[in-house]
Amino acid sequence: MPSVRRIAHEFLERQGLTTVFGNPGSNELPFLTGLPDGFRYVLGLHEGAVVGMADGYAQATGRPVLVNLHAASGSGNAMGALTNAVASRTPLVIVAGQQVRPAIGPEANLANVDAPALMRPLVGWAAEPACAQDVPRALAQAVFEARLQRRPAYLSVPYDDWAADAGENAPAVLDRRVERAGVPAGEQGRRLAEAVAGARRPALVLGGDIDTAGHFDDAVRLAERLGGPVWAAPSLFRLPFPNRHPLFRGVLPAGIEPVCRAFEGHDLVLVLGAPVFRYHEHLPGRYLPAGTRLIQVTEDASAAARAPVGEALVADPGAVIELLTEALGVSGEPVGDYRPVPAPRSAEGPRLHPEEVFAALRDELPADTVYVVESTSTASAWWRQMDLRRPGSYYFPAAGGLGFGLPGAVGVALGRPGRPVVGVVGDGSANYGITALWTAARHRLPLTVVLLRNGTYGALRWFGGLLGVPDAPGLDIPGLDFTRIAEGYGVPAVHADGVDELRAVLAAHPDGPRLVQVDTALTTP
Ligand SMILES: Cc1ncc(Cn2c(C)c(CCOP(=O)(O)OP(=O)(O)O)sc2=O)c(N)n1
Ligand SMILES: [Ca+2]
Repeated sequence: MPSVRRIAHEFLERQGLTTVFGNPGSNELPFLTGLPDGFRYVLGLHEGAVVGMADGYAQATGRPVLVNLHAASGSGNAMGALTNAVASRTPLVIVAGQQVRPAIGPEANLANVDAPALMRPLVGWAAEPACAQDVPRALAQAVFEARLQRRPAYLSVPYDDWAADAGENAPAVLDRRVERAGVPAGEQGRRLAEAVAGARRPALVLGGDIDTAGHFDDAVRLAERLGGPVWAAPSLFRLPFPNRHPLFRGVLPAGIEPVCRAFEGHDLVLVLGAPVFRYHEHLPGRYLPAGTRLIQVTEDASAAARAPVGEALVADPGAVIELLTEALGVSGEPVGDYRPVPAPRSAEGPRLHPEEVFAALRDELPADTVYVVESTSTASAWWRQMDLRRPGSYYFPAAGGLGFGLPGAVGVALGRPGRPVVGVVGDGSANYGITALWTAARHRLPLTVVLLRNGTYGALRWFGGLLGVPDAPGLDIPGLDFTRIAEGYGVPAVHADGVDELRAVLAAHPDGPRLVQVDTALTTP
């Protein structure tokens, strides 16, 4: 009979999970041996970088991705990066090594005590099979759970299971297919179309799921038929709509009261592919203005269940966009021109204003560039200067957990080799995933990293003011030189003094990874 390992490898191959992001320990080696041709192992030097890269790759390819981590210490290191993957609903399949079965109870070294419980708050499904013969089925369940829930799944496997005989039923798992249909049928669809068609002043709120699921252009068609304003949902991790489109009103502020204010005068707010809402700073108030009806459409049943206000339909937002676009017919009104970009603000003294940096990116890089951004005090500068008109153009850590930026950019560059990829990272954030630079060098990825050095945790300075605690300690990070750090990981780097030098560096096409550091002035988010 075939071994558990052989069935597991074959199942993963049939499901297309042949790129493995990992950092191995002894527990993992019996799974990793004998990987069939066609499998690719991408080594990260820290589990935070491993999960960040896998998250970027999975979002870029739109497929579940296999992650292999080392027992408790490796799984624990991955938790921070997992908060982002959970929030961006990324289907990661995490297989972690466990001590051999007889050694788990006595808690021998490298025993991952109660492994599923360690991860449960952060994954949609976690398990450790009760016997070796259940490993192939449990692995299949992990893949299907991740795909259906669009949430990481976690499987802990004792390392003596892999060589065990899989048993006569194990091959049955190889042919399994599990899918979800999400089109609202009959009455549900009719009721929704009626509500939207009957609205006097409808508004659209689009979540990152619209871009991850490939509905960016469909959303533009629907919006132009509705003719009302379009916002991106708060705490945005993917751009779902062209940010200079005449109907686009920007990213909703992440506070209850300002969101309510934005909806003033709209009798219907249709939220597609987002939770209601991922608020951040605590700005209390009414959730909705009087007379405003909110209808949320999401595949995420728990997001629908936990929303504090409005109606929700658990369905495929893409199918709903199609249904509504059909029902609304062709719009009469021309929507006007894309909004022009303003001249970038400049800063006092030698430092660049972030708007000057972003204007340089916009002007010097190809229009189809993909940006992976983790710079937390420059969001308003970013949206004021950028002109992103294509799907898959913008990634941001979905739960605000730092450490996604650099690894995510590496993962996206691996997953979308056809488009230029640029990481835009703050001098604080860069430290949480810095080891990904080594992987970028290893794979000679044509990745540009723009490092904004303002010598402080800028966003926290702003929050300190907002919370009335401007004197909190631990907010300054002077003296970091990422050109030397990058060189140490094998990535050529340069410090650009001034915007002309920055533009000249950006204008040169990269044939491998490069980092360009600029000193920037502190701005507010
Ligand atoms: C893993 C992790 N640790 C700490 C934080 C807290 N944090 C921190 C430390 C920020 C400062 C980031 O500094 P930066 O240099 O990357 O960007 P800005 O200077 O533009 O804010 S923003 C923020 O929420 C976090 N979000 N995630
Ligand atoms: Ca900073």
